[in-house]
Amino acid sequence: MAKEASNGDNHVITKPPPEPSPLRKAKFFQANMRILVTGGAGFIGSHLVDKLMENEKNEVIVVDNYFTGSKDNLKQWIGHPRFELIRHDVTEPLLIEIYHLACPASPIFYKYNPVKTIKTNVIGTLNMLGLAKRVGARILLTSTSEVYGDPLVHPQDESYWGNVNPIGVRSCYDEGKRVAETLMFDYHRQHGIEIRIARIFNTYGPRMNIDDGRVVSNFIAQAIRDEPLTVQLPGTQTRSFCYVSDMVDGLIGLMEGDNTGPINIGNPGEFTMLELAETVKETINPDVKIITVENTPDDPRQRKPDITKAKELLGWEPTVKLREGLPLMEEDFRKRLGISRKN
Ligand SMILES: NC(=O)c1ccc[n+]([C@@H]2O[C@H](COP(=O)([O-])OP(=O)(O)OC[C@H]3O[C@@H](n4cnc5c(N)ncnc54)[C@H](O)[C@@H]3O)[C@@H](O)[C@H]2O)c1
Ligand SMILES: O=C(O)[C@H]1O[C@H](OP(=O)(O)OP(=O)(O)OC[C@H]2O[C@@H](n3ccc(=O)[nH]c3=O)[C@H](O)[C@@H]2O)[C@H](O)[C@@H](O)[C@@H]1O
Repeated sequence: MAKEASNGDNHVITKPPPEPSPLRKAKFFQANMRILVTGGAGFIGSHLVDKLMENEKNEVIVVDNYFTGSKDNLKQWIGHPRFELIRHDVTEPLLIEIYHLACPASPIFYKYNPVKTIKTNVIGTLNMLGLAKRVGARILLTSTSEVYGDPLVHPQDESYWGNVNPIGVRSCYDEGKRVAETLMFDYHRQHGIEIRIARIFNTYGPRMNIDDGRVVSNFIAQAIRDEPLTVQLPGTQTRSFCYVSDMVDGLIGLMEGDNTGPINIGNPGEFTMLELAETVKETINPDVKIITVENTPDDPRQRKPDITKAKELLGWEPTVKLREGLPLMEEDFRKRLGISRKN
């Protein structure tokens, strides 16, 4: 049962959870053969590519430096979802770095198909580590502050082993990421794979799915649409929000440096969900209501990164404050929703 935070009126939130993107069922997401064709922009190579592309199970990656070949030979495939083109001279080693981000991140979506989520974390990471081993690539895993579960240590530093429910509704994600970290270190110790592990704390910014279900995107979309901001009970739980440009700088710094991690990447500015709602109300729509709604099981009660390691080892720290980041996200959401600011 949802209730009005300010005056105690009762509200029931009946809106169903959002559906995942229908594109996920598209054919090219099934187990296809990935085929690398070097010289694929040349005479024979481009005809080979045409033939390979006729088979819908094939995904083709062309590597070419266009010395005698041409992009024109491949123009019918550029932009095709089963086709990729890499400009590269094969006399140079094809050094590859893998940023392994693939995994639903919003609790609504990772709980939508928990078996798929844990498969994505475990089998997905295993497959990407297999690829890294075969091609000698460095691989970075985007792990999460959720490996600390409902933390008993505050703020969380990387030496904390966490307080995670192994059989709860969030376990597909947080235990999945913990296994992913284990796999990363096992491949590192056993096969010498160069690994990097970032433990990301709540990150927000433009391009988040509008109906993603995470708190910042929810509150901003609600404020723009004049809908009440849904603070999940008790509202005193805390999170620390990092703007996406800071996050990307941290991830690249980690990939390019010498430290395996795990390293916390996040903004230590900590807010209760009620404080976040008040801040969104103040910056985006002072007329909007704030209501409380039921929470979901195992919601962590507090979360704040200790970023000493990131500062010392990467020379990184966040620069964008919440009050600066929210309007940047608001602008993007208004554009996509087609709702301009009232004067
Ligand atoms: N944003 C955050 O606050 C946050 C915090 C901690 C960790 N992370 C991690 O960072 C990464 C990116 O998060 P995000 O916020 O951009 O989430 P997102 O959901 O916007 O992006 C995840 C992407 O992975 C793709 N994906 C999911 N399952 C896949 C699969 N089986 N195969 C291939 N692609 C798949 C999705 O389609 C999507 O494009 C995730 O690994 C997430 O766990 C994010
Ligand atoms: O940063 C992290 O490490 C993890 O954080 C998030 O998980 P969570 O913090 O639960 O994210 P939200 O769904 O945004 O919830 C944050 C808080 O806001 C509250 N909330 C959420 C949505 C809402 O409408 N209202 C609301 O009050 C939730 O109860 C929770 O306490 C991400 O979604 C995970 O992918 C990520 O790994």
